[in-house]
Amino acid sequence: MSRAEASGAPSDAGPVPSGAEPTEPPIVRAEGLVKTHHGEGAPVKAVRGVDLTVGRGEFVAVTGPSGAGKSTLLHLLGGLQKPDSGSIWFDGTCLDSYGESHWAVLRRRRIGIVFQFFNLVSNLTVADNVELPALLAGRSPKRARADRAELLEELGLAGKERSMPGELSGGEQQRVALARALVNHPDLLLADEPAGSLDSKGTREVLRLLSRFHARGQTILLVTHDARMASAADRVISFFDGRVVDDAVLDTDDGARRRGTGVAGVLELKD
Ligand SMILES: Nc1ncnc2c1ncn2[C@@H]1O[C@H](COP(=O)(O)OP(=O)(O)OP(=O)(O)O)[C@@H](O)[C@H]1O
Repeated sequence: MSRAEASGAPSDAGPVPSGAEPTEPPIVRAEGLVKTHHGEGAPVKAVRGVDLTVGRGEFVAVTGPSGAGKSTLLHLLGGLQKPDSGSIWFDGTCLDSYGESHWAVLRRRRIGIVFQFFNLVSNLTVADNVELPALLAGRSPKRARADRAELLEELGLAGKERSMPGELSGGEQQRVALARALVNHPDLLLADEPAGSLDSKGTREVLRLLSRFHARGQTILLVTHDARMASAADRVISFFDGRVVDDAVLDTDDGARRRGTGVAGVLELKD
């Protein structure tokens, strides 16, 4: 069964012409995304026409000043908010017609998300927080337990299975959140300021873990205003006033290669 079939969604990929190499679609493609928030005051145009492609295995950081619209963009890509206009494709499947329940199934099976404030279920143990998404995705209890045990061991949390989230440090809670996000081996990990409420030791730890999972092929989209975190990625998208203003692939030798998808020139970003 293909991944598209596994997600319960029809694939848009047409037949492969004979003689042509089948090419894998990007994990995410977005075109013309627009989102305005209607809160208490005047409407806020948070995302103002964004085109974006994230390839399989990429580690992309979206960076920019506070209020630039980074989190809104991540929420749109994870289906947590609906764009006013524009389209999103996930692994070649257009999600325009997806409602909340369809998005929930897609997230459960193929998209892991970590947030700044962990969002663990406070009255469940560490073990249950990590096993729950595996069970909801249809894993057997035995397999969910085994996957949970392996991840917690890997994330340095062996022995904490019976702890409640409130008994853990911020860094430990974020590692549990990472385990929960990764337990179903998602095609895409979305991380929204995952070190935003951690001290420098916790920040280093999260950075190290993201880099380790990326080295094994995990596709990651990280939202951060922290330049040090962004530099762990292999591509940095600068976001300003709801738009992509720069998109650079980081080279280890000579700094950055521009992809040419943003406006010319690099903006000095203030935070
Ligand atoms: N639910 C909402 N209702 C009203 N306005 C919102 C909402 N969410 C975000 N905004 C506004 O939209 C703009 C973009 O917010 P967003 O959180 O996406 O930016 P950001 O770049 O992630 O900022 P930060 O780094 O401070 O989190 C801001 O002006 C914010 O106040």
